[in-house]
Amino acid sequence: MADVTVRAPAKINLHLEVLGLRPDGYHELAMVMQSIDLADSLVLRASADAMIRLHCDNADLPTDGTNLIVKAADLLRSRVGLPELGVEITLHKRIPIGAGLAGGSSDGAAALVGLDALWGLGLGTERLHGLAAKLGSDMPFCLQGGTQLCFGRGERLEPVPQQQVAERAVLLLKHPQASVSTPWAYGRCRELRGDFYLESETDFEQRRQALRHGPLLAALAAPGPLPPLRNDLQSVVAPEVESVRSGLDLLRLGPEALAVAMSGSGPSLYALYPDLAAAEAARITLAGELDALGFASWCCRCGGSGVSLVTDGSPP
Ligand SMILES: C[C@](O)(CO)[C@H](O)COP(=O)(O)OP(=O)(O)OC[C@H]1O[C@@H](n2ccc(N)nc2=O)[C@H](O)[C@@H]1O
Ligand SMILES: Nc1ncnc2c1ncn2[C@@H]1O[C@H](COP(=O)(O)OP(=O)(O)OP(=O)(O)O)[C@@H](O)[C@H]1O
Repeated sequence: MADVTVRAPAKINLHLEVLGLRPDGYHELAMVMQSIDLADSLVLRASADAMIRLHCDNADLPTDGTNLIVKAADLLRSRVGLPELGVEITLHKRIPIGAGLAGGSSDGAAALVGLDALWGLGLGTERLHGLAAKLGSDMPFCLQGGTQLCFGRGERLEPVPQQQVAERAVLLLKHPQASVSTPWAYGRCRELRGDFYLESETDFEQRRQALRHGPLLAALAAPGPLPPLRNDLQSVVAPEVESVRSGLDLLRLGPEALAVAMSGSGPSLYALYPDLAAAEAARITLAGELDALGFASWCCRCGGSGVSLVTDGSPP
């Protein structure tokens, strides 16, 4: 079997609304998520020794059973009842770790898709969706990608057709020393909200309808500015993480952006621009301040897809 190469794109959250607390301890969410073309890549090679081996070019990332790639491979192998299946995976890491960009989730989704192909399991995306949801709330989105409304824990997806999403690009910032625990961010949100949570499914559905038919999706369909973006975790994280505050201020005061927000539970921040050239021009304008504040930065297109097999022989 020839090697299988898979791309694992990152995501940003265009809307992140915490609706309430679920009986399972997770939060009921209403989100809009968008793939971007900053991506990790995985090269998978079948092995005959029933081992799952992972190598990564970023030494900061564990390659043991805590890695979502290894977790995905283990879960898939046990689900199909073939413990003798083995694989050697090489991960080329480009997405900053623990940044709010679902890099780990996307790698896990890429492992599911790549192993389904490598091991010839023929499960397909629907069956893989259920496995992804077990591995993490963001992982189902990472499988599908594009622009999606995400409800439930984040695993209930409603695609926004690509023709209803105008071209845009992002200038993405992350401070190398900053990190945010996602469980902490949700727990802190709960503390600050007190009992101001919606409780009934009727209330949840009313908020979902408001997002489906609200100003954000209407604005996404056409070029131009967006309404102020909502991320309920941003108001929790910003007071506690200086680089989130300084990054948001810098992006707001810099060249006019279509919108500025934190992604996911942070600490990455982004500004949306009409296209890649505008994002790159903004990065050049802000280069002095970005260096002075120690930010790493990326310019990426808002992409149209999630995890994808690389079949054109392009380098991983
Ligand atoms: C912040 C986001 O990235 C926004 O896209 C996601 O909500 C988090 O997605 P994720 O990292 O895949 O989250 P998981 O790995 O499933 O959960 C990590 C932790 O985040 C909290 N969590 C996550 C999702 C959710 N709907 N409610 C939660 O309270 C829980 O404490 C959970 O133990
Ligand atoms: N392949 C992987 N790549 C990156 N992180 C991984 C991976 N496997 C496991 N992890 C662990 O998962 C944690 C969260 O990873 P991930 O990159 O998905 O979070 P994130 O970027 O904060 O995204 P989000 O907040 O949207 O979940 C990391 O801090 C890391 O410890």
